[in-house]
Amino acid sequence: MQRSLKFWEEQMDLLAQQDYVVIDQFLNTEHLKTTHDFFNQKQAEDVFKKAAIGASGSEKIIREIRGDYTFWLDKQRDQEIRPFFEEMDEVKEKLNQLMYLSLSDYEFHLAHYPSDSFYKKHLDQFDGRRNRMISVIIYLNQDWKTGDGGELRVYPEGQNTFDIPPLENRMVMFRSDVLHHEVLKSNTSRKSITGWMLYQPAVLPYLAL
Ligand SMILES: O=C(O)CCC(=O)C(=O)O
Ligand SMILES: [Fe+2]
Repeated sequence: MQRSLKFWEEQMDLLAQQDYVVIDQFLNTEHLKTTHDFFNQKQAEDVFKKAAIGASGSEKIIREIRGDYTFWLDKQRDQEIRPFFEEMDEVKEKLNQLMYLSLSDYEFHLAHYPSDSFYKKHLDQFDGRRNRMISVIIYLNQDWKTGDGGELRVYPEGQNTFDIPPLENRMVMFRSDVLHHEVLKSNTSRKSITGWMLYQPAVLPYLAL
């Protein structure tokens, strides 16, 4: 969806001021449907894997921290959701243009939180993963209602903590390095596409040896 420069300027201003921004009705109807179909197809194929945490962590420890299952996307392979990647190209471009970031890539996965699962308070940037600059989530929960749980709880610096309901087609974007957040226990099956806009240090690989 081509959005106006004014629209993006407003969103990026909010992101700069609050460290997060919420954009509802993010995908158009056709692309939303394609994304749902793709998610359902991948679930049917049973390709989701238990999500990990950093480099280490036993199964039990991971379960106490996060209970989601993920499927990593591949822009070349997953042609069915090409429009989704085109949207992300636009977001990356606007972040570079309006927030003066030097993002060179992104990575996304489908995420499924089965009933009773959650993701404890954390930061998306951590040792070993310092190139995650902006976290992006698009929720795919049709008919989400109060009581379903699975809200995204955010802890903005110097402001009150608050909860963002994971409504269908809502996009949330936040600074991966500073915004602590958690996924409250979901009382139902919770779906999203989650990813990160990446900064590749401008260092040639051979210089980093
Ligand atoms: O799905 C969400 O609302 C947040 C997910 C999250 O924090 C993560 O995958 O790092
Ligand atoms: Fe996170």
